[in-house]
Amino acid sequence: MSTAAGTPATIQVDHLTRRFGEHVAVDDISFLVPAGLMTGFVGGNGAGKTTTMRMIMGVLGIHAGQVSWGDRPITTADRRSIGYMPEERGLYPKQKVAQQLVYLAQLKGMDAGSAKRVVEEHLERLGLADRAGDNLEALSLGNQQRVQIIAALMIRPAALILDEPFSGLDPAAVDAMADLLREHTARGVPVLFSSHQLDLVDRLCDRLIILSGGTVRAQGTPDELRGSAPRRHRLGVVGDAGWVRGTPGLHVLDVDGPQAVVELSEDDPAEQQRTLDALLSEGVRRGGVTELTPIIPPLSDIYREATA
Ligand SMILES: Nc1ncnc2c1ncn2[C@@H]1O[C@H](COP(=O)(O)OP(=O)(O)OP(=O)(O)O)[C@@H](O)[C@H]1O
Repeated sequence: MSTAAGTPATIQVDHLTRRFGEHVAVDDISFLVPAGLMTGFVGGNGAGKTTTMRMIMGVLGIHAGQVSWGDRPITTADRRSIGYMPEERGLYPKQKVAQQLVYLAQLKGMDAGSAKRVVEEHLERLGLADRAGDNLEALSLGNQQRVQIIAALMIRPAALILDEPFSGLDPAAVDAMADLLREHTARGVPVLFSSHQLDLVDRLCDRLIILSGGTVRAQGTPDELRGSAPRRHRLGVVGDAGWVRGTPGLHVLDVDGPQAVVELSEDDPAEQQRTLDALLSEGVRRGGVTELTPIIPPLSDIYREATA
């Protein structure tokens, strides 16, 4: 049986391509946005994130490749069931906050009573209950952003595609938003959100897609991406650590008195372990080892290396 419209399902992007004139903005990219997981979409300015999201949503034509919903090509009905926060936003500045949200919810098929209830609930959750009667333009930019988020989330979406949803939000709003998103993933909804805030992506997402120049440079869970990064260790010894420079199987990145930062140059885990054992015994032989700790790279390092 094929996946029903309006039921959360994995979104699959296969060999998607988009050109603008001669410029290939998105170049044969493939990835999954799995049901029930938060997927972070990162990449520098012009990497192709917005263009990809627009193609998923069908607001921009696809030049090659396809988007699937579960086990079949995505349809207009599927797209209608997705909560989408576009880069260009799109609410009305001169209309009252609650009024336009209720109107939008009704456009998406909710009856007036339910629309009013979900809007009130979401305004409360995002700390905007007292702004319900204000025109959107009277709110600060961060609060306008919260309203845009509500517009995407309030319709009990079957998926969420969010272009920079966290930009401009204060830490309390980020937390409220993250909690809301987790409630959606808990009922199986796939979430794809783009962001330039790597610390936030690291904290929130289950999976990550790194885009550069219109191509996918890396994808996986943050731990998988860290696992494929070079394995570095901090070494502390008694005396000067300069002797590590001659150790086979190691790149020495830094030596500062009794401290050194080293990178294992072999790929084979058994070889790596042998190198670490040799390093340890040589350190002990020379007077003692005070530290040999793996360095867990921050996501910003993984990102830099993937997009270099
Ligand atoms: N309508 C358009 N006409 C021409 N070129 C476009 C159009 N939309 C996007 N592009 C180009 O496609 C490339 C990808 O842009 P896109 O907006 O998808 O990047 P992005 O990753 O979302 O960047 P940012 O982080 O700055 O929002 C860029 O080189 C951009 O100039």
